[in-house]
Amino acid sequence: APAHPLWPEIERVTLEQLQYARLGVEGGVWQLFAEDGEMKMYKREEEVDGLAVDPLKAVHTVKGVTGREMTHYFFSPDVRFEWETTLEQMKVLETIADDTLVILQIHKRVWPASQRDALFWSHVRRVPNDTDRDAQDIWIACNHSTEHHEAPSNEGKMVRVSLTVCLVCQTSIEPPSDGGPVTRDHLTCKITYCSVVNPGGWVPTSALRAVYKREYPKFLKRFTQYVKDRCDKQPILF
Ligand SMILES: O=S(=O)(CCO)c1ccc(-c2ccc(C3CCCC3)c([C@@H]3C[C@@H]3c3ccccn3)c2)cc1
Repeated sequence: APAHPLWPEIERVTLEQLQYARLGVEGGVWQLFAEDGEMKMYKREEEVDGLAVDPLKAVHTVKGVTGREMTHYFFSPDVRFEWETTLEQMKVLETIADDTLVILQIHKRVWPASQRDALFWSHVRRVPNDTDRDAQDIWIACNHSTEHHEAPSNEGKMVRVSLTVCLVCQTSIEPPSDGGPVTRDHLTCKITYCSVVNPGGWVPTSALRAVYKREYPKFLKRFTQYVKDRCDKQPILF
């Protein structure tokens, strides 16, 4: 493994997030708050120091793409402005490896909150599926807040959110019965998106929960449609 000071944390958090995502929405602790076709969004209402930090878990099934393609476009900074509508600025502060970056994002002001930024490492990896032989490998992308010497400390200016986010994708292939080639019509990608965002500074709880309710479904719907459009008519990346 690459010798970078962040690497042990990246390894630990990525694998923890994988397990957390694979727990699904069992246990009755998750409250369904949005549904759109195959997409189901759940939340838990939690407060930290009086701030709403509601963990979110979304499950979705997308036809015609692979988990590698889905996590690739989620990870890639080059295309982020094409699907992330709440982004104002983004800077890759460090390229730790071709699958691991440190990113500073400035988000648009979301009334009534003041403007925020987010500083996090971003990692994408294939997790070999050691259980089910004929299943495809799992892909995970994970974003987790970090410190970085190159990020402004924002004295008195921008509020910094802290976040842990993961996108876990499992592809399945229903091969054509006539033994023909596998095309995108035979692909199904099961997605679990998890996020915990601490706003980092006071936002009225009811207003913040309204923002969550509006922004998260819009974000996941727009992102997954973006990937479908990008992959359409392109060679399949398994
Ligand atoms: O999955 S990602 O890594 C994709 C890369 O961008 C990611 C997702 C979400 C955020 C995020 C950052 C700030 C805020 C709030 C907190 C107080 C005021 C702004 C929110 C609120 C929840 C709402 C929200 C949800 C989805 C998209 C944008 N807005 C979300 C950041 C990164």
